[in-house]
Formats: sequence, structure tokens, C-alpha cells
Amino acid sequence: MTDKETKFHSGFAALLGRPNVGKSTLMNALLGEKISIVSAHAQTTRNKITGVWNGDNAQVVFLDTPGMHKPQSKLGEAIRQSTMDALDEVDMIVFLCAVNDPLGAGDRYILSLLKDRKVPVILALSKTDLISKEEVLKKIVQYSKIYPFAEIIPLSAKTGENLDELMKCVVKYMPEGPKYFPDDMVTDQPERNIVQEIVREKLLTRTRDEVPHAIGVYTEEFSERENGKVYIRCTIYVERDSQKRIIIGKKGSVLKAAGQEAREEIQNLIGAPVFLDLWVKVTKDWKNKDYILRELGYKEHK
Ligand SMILES: Nc1nc2c(ncn2[C@@H]2O[C@H](COP(=O)(O)OP(=O)(O)OP(=O)(O)O)[C@@H](O)[C@H]2O)c(=O)[nH]1
Repeated sequence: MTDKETKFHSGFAALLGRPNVGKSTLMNALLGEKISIVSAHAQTTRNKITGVWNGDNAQVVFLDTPGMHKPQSKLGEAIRQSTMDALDEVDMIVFLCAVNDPLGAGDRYILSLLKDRKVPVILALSKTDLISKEEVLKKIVQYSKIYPFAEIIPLSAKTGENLDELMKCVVKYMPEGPKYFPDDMVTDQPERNIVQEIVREKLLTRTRDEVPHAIGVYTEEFSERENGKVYIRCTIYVERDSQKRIIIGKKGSVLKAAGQEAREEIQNLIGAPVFLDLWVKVTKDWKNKDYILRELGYKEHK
């Protein structure tokens, strides 16, 4: 074996893209485990989630970033800032676009944020299963004209097409380095955050038309009880009384069904029986309240 083959490569890769292009789906396909929430609804990924990919002689730590867009509120600003901070720490960027979306102002905005950064950017053109090969080729040409991408890889997280190719490419740009995390660790996201994301996903899938983006979930307590059960209490923040009524539903039906589904998923994840206690709290304009942003992990505690 030559020296080159035995060297270990490792580093950090940020996954970027407009909302709904399939970042979470790709992450899950690459890592083979549900670590970040997937929903047909845009803007569901709020926290910076780290996934760890292990290959032969290589390890890649992914930072799954929230959908990037021009900030409209303090929450939006905090999300964008945390994304930009993450970009200064990575070894490379994977910019994900859906081939069936027209190349638009949103993509150009993200690329304008990337242009001053020194790290290579790979363009991953996702959802190739949705259009013909000829159309995919046209897209590749179109994108190659607007940014000096290090590589362009068409892929589908649904069918698995070119996922190996993507990882080969990512590894190629990783510097020599240590194994940062043990093999069996897929994410370093604390269980509390995963719980929040699951509860939020279950509520959003039931209420997305009525309360889009108005829900924030915070895990107040996560403790193991003597009887072996895990007690979890979450507060669900909404902005108005009317939204609280929607979240709770007739005779508590919405909250109950969402809670039951979330509980089952959390149980599977942590492998212990769970008691999930959900409380809904109306906090006007919670998206602009600094203290709640801090609680939700978007700003440092002072
Ligand atoms: N046909 C097809 N659909 C896909 C593919 N990847 C993702 N999707 C679908 O696209 C939608 C959005 O996927 P997500 O993974 O939630 O997107 P995201 O970029 O993480 O979204 P945000 O969290 O809002 O930033 C879901 O309905 C997925 O099932 C793909 O390769 N092919």
C-alpha cells in the first residue's frame, strides 16, 4: 500500500440551497438515518444540524444549513448570520439546486454571498429523476456560465443516482486530517433539538395552510425517570390565539394526533418509552423576541 492510500482525509462541508431543494432528503440519503426533518413545506430546517459521513479513509462532517433567503425578520437575520458563520469554518460548500426549478434570483443571491469565500463550491443538481437527460445537460451548461463551480454533479436523492459520485468529489477536496467523530455517531445534534424538530414537523404537516412558519418549539425538560421512561416537555410558541386554537384542534384532536406520532418517532430514535408533554403558548411576535431566539438556540445566551 502506498503512503497516499493510507492517509486519512477529513473536514467540514456546508450544504446550501434555497428552501425545498431537497437538502434534508440528500443528507438522509447520504447518512442513511433520519437526522433532519423532511417535509414538502419550505423553511422547515431551522437549526444547524451536523451529520457525519464515514468512508474508507475519509470522514466528512456536514453542516446542514437553513434555507437561505433575504431576511425578513430578526429570526431570518439570525438564521442567515448563523449560516454565514458556518461558511467561514468549512473546507468546502455543496450548493444544491433542484434541476426542475428555474435558475432564479434566490440562487443568484446565494451565489453572491459565496463569491468572496475561498473554499471550493460544488454544484449538486438534484431531483434529476424529474426531468429528461437532455434537460439536465442544458441546466449544467446554464449553471456553469454563472459561477466558477469546482464541479457540477447531477444527482437524485430519491433514486440514489450519483450519490457515490458526489461523495467521491467531496472527499477529494477534504484536507488530510483526523477522524473527528467515532464511526457510530451520525449526528452531534443534541436529543432536545431533534425532539423539537420532530414535534415541529408533525404540527406543520397538519396545520401548514393555517399557521405557516408561526410555530417555534422548545424542549423545556428532557429527563429519565426511575421507571425507565423518558419525560419530555416542550413548549410550542405561536403568535396569536387563533393559531393556538388551530394547533390544539377540536377537543385537542390536532395536538393529540401530532403528539402521538412525534412520541412514537422519538421512542424509536432513543429506544425507550417516552412521555411527551406538549404546551402551547401565545407570545406575540415571538420571531422578533431576542430571548426566545436565544432559547431556540439561534443566539448565544448572554
Ligand atoms: N423527485 C424528487 N424529490 C425530491 C428529491 N429530493 C427531495 N425531494 C422532495 O423535495 C421536497 C423538499 O425536500 P427537503 O429535503 O425537505 O428540502 P430542504 O431543502 O431540506 O428544505 P428546507 O428544510 O425547507 O430548506 C420533499 O417533498 C422531498 O421529498 C429528489 O431527488 N427527487
